[in-house]
Amino acid sequence: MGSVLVAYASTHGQTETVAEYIATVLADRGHDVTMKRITTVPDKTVDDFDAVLVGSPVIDRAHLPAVVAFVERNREALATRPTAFFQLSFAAALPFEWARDGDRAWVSDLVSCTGWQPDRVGRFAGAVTYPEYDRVTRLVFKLVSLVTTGDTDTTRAYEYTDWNDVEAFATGFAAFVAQQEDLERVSTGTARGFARPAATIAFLLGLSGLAYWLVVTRSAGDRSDRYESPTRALQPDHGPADQ
Ligand SMILES: Cc1cc2nc3c(=O)[nH]c(=O)nc-3n(C[C@H](O)[C@H](O)[C@H](O)COP(=O)(O)O)c2cc1C
Repeated sequence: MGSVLVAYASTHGQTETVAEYIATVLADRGHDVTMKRITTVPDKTVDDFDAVLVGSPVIDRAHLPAVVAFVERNREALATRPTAFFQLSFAAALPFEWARDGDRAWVSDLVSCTGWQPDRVGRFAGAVTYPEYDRVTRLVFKLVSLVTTGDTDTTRAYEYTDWNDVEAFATGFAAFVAQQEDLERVSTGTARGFARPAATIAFLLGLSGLAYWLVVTRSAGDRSDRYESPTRALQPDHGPADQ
């Protein structure tokens, strides 16, 4: 199975928890998983992995700048291996079409601004962790929750993540990575399988060419040595004929 990098950013821990869950599912399916905060991933690291997952929360209607910068920096390497993106948002927890449209649009924005098209996308509901928020954020979420979820108790956190969704996303990507590896193994194996007979045929053709050259050109040379041309034979072998 392949090596998989899970690179994520998280402001209050829920994206990290989801990244950990995804990493566990991938590892359970035999992949060699490395989890890293996206800000700690050194340049060129993506080249060392067979597949990459990137995760970000939506904060103030956008993904975290470190995630966008990582994708832009590694666009080429990401384009040449199986990749997936997952995002967490409050919008994904809401049962409204406008919220779903907004949630989809954030992914589209990332794709259009970075040019990276992940093979798989997961959009998950995040969490509202009131006790960890500053006063303004707490108030904003309380007001928004008042007209949406109704979850306004600011002394506690609310988790909206559907773990079945996360599991389905992770198992889907695990299978996709395994499938891509099988395809690559078959194509390189096929190339190797063809290489030996092709080399043998080339060698035999080369030998045939050599044999042809030896037999045909040598015997033509022998003939010209051994037999005189008929016209030469008719000519008198002394003096010019018409003198
Ligand atoms: C300051 C702040 C701004 C947020 N802005 C948005 C937003 O614009 N849209 C949205 O759907 N969710 C928004 N959220 C909700 C987060 O996406 C959600 O809480 C997510 O679970 C955070 O993930 P994290 O714990 O990994 O940081 C915001 C949360 C915070 C704290």
